[in-house]
Parts: sequence; C-alpha cells; structure tokens
Amino acid sequence: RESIDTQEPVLTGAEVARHNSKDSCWVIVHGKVYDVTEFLPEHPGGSKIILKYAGKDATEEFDPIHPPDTLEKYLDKSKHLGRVDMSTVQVEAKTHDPEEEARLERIKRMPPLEQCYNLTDFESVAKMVMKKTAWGYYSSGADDEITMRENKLAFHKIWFRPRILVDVENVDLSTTMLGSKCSIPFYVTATALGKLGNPEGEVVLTRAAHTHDVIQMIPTLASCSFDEIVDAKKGGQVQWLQVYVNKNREITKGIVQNAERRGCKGLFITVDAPQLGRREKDMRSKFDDVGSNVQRVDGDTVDRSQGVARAISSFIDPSLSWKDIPWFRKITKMPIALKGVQRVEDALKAVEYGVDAIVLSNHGGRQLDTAPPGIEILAEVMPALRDRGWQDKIEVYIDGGIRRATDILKALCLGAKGVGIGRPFLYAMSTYGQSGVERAMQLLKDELEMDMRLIGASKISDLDTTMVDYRGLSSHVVPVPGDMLGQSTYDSLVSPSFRLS
Ligand SMILES: Cc1cc2c(cc1C)[n+](S(=O)(=O)[O-])c1c(=O)[nH]c(=O)nc-1n2C[C@H](O)[C@H](O)[C@H](O)COP(=O)(O)O
Repeated sequence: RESIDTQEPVLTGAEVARHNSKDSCWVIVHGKVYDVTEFLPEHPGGSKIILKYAGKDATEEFDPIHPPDTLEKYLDKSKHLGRVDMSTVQVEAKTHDPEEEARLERIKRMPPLEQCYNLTDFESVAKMVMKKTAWGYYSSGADDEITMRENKLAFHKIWFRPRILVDVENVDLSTTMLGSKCSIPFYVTATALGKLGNPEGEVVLTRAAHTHDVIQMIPTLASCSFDEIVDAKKGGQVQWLQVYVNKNREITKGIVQNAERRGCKGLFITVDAPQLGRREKDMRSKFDDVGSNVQRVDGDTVDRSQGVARAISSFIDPSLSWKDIPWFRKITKMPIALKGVQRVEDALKAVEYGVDAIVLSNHGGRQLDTAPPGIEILAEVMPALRDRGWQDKIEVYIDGGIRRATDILKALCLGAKGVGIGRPFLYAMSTYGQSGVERAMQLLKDELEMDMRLIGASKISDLDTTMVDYRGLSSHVVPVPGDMLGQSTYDSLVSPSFRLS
C-alpha cells in the first residue's frame, strides 16, 4: 500500500467507532479513514452494506468488489480523514459460522492439482471450496440458466468428420487475433470481480496468460485496478480492454484512451448488457449476506437483493446504439470489436459499420435466457458473410460453454478466428491460483494438439467446415449424449435452504 504520510492526522479506533450511523458514517479501508456519510445514498450497492461496517474496518468486504484506487479516484479528498492507529481498532469476534467452518475443512481436503484432468474438474473443486458469494456470482446464469446449459450442450450436437493419412507429425497451434500473434486460438475473456475468487484478483490471470502466451481481455469491472493488471504483464504480452459504456461518455473516453496509451491492442465493447441479467444464485447468496429485506426497512434506495451483478452495474448506458460506433472510431485507433452479437443481421451490420471483429456471445448465459449459443450463431453468420464475400472483412470470435479443445476445434472448423473462455479460468484461479490457471491452459493445449492430429490437421488454416457435421445444431430438441461430467458439477437454482428435508 502507499507510503506513510507523516503529516496525515492519526485517529483512534474509538474516534472512528463513534461515527457509526447514517448521520455520520466513517469507515476504515487499508488503515485509512473515510467519511462516506454523503456518499451513502449514491453507493451502487446500497447504503446497507456500508452501514454494516460504519465505524469499523471495512477492508475485507471492500477489496473483492472495488479496485484499490476507487476511493482515491471517486471520493472527494475532503472526506479522506487520515490514518487510524490500527492497534486501537477493535477487531470484531468472528460469529460462529458452521458453513464457513465446513468450507475451510473441505479446503484442507482439496485434491492435488495434478488430479485435475479437465476444465470441469476445476469447477467441481471450486463448487466445494469457494465462498458462497463467489460461487454464486461466478456460476450463475440468468433466470432458468437454459442458455448457460445450452452453451455447453450445443457443442455436443456437432460431430467431427476426421481426415486420415495426413502427415500430422508437427502440429502448429499458433494464430493471430486482431493482428496479434498468440500461441493458441483461445483468449481469457473479461469476467468481473476476480478478487471474489482469489485475493490477488485478475493479475493471477495475467501471469498465467503470460506463461502460455495467451491474450487476456481486461474487464471494466475488474477487482484489480486497470493499471495493476497492465503493470502485471510481461514483455510483449498482449492485452485487450473490455468496456461497459458509461452513461457519462467522458468517463468511457478516458478509460479507452488510457488503455490505448498503456498498450492495449483491442477494444471490446460489450453490447449484450444494457442491463445486467437476473442471476438468482448470485441474488440468493447476496440476499443471505446483507439481509436485503432489512435494508428496505431503512429506506435503502438500491435493491441489494439483485446480488452483486446489479449492484456494480448501475453506470452502464442502456441508450448505447449503432450511432455511437463512429464516436468510438474517433476516440481510439485500437481495433474495435462488439462483444455479445447474437444474430446474423447484427453481424452483417457490424461489417457495414466497419467494426474489426465481433464476439458471438450470450455473456455465458448470464443475460437473456434462451438466447442462442455462440457456436450456433457462428454456423449462421459465416455462410452469410461468405455469400457476400465479406469473410475477410471482419474477425469472428465466439465464447460460452467452451470446456474442451474439441469445442475450440469445432468453432475453428466453422470459421471462428478464436474463442473466449471465462468460468474455467476463474474456477482454476479460485482453487489453485496461478498454477491452476496455467494447468488449465496446458490441458487445453495438450488436448488441442492431440485433437488436431486426430482430425487430420497440422495447422489452424487446415481446418474447415468439411471436418464437422453440424446439421443437428439449429434444432433445440435433438437428444444429445448425457453430459455426465457437467451434470455432476451443475449447481441447481434452488438454494439448499429451500430443500424440504
Ligand atoms: C462467468 C462470468 C462472465 C462474465 C462476467 C462475470 C462472470 C463471473 N462479467 S459480468 O460480471 O459483467 O457478468 C462480464 C463483464 O464484466 N464483462 C463482459 O463483457 N462479460 C462478462 N462476462 C461474460 C464473459 O465475458 C463470457 O462471455 C462468458 O464467461 C463465456 O462463457 P463461459 O464462462 O462459459 O466461458
């Protein structure tokens, strides 16, 4: 943390503790005292969650949700009251929490990393050991989670048509994405709040991505500050920026131009979230945590029962539209991609607007439930582009439900330039840290090298639509093989407390 400023006033814990109400609310974060009284009604997460820590040390609750420079950036300097002598701050006795104790016991019994043989193994360990809020936030999809499940099942509707007697002694997995070289056709997609799963947050993904020469998309809603994530990159490591467009366009302009200055090589504008989806597992875990029904009694303006997602996204501008695309062209020279395109017509429109790339994505099933899987839209978009001779005018990516290298291969055969992967790297990071993410990436690399040999391809450009049979893709009632692995980790919507014993 920053160096100690000896001129700063030093308060005692008792002095801070006296300011513990909405009439005067002081909190401690990383040994510094902040007067947040006037900020209470503006807090996107509602006043209740701050009042829970009024007069106390809020660092533990603050860290996973807010980049470290949040208070420096957004709280007026007059509200920065100085430091506190931490030896005088009363440490709250932890209330007895049998669930938490059981979770800590399960952590002691975690399988060794070497026993994780596929990305779903990380998910099953994560379900065992992650805090409820973190698991609820990462694992949740919107509404009945039909799209989240279909993202995975859609790949099981596609069958390979392998070629034989092709020299596959040397296999080259490298490719380029938005003009940047990378060792393998997948990237770490943008997922918010990395510190919910790992106290170090997104920089863990940065370090692992460097190890494997994988591109990382930096989320707007990261727990780490943007600069922390960029500072963590090494050498020529490639990073992109994902942006949720702010109602205050000047804030977005500043974020985009800072990212370009700091060397980001692509701007991904998320277009499928004018409002964040209703993710009930997330809502339930936050509901337990801050007792939202109580907050309504004290007139809290923001309904915390929307969970973490809604609480952190009130700044997103729902008025964003095609007419804004030229404005982005004016403020940056980075290649521009639209993340969250979900139909052919918009893919074609993206070409007409001169966009450099699109990600066919439904946000991991976290937005509009029963929106189609990215792989399914891909099978419609590529022929439409080819019919117009536009296939080289735009790069097409997909994300959602990618858990095996065969999923990556199917996307590449259908014409994708690369794929984004979200939850698996979050689960790997939340259970085994950087070495977990590195192993997850290595597993995909090993699988992909083997799959390329078995399909009869020695380099990415050998892959084409003749190597897959995707006739079953568009029908949603085709029986698919039982997804036994996925079912074993799937966490149903109904919260355990609702199960009648
Ligand atoms: C799992 C997850 C996904 C999020 C994500 C957070 C989590 C925990 N968040 S969210 O809080 O707003 O929903 C983002 C985000 O910040 N920005 C974004 O563009 N996509 C966000 N996504 C979507 C992500 O970029 C991919 O589209 C999705 O994760 C791909 O599906 P898989 O997880 O199955 O790989």
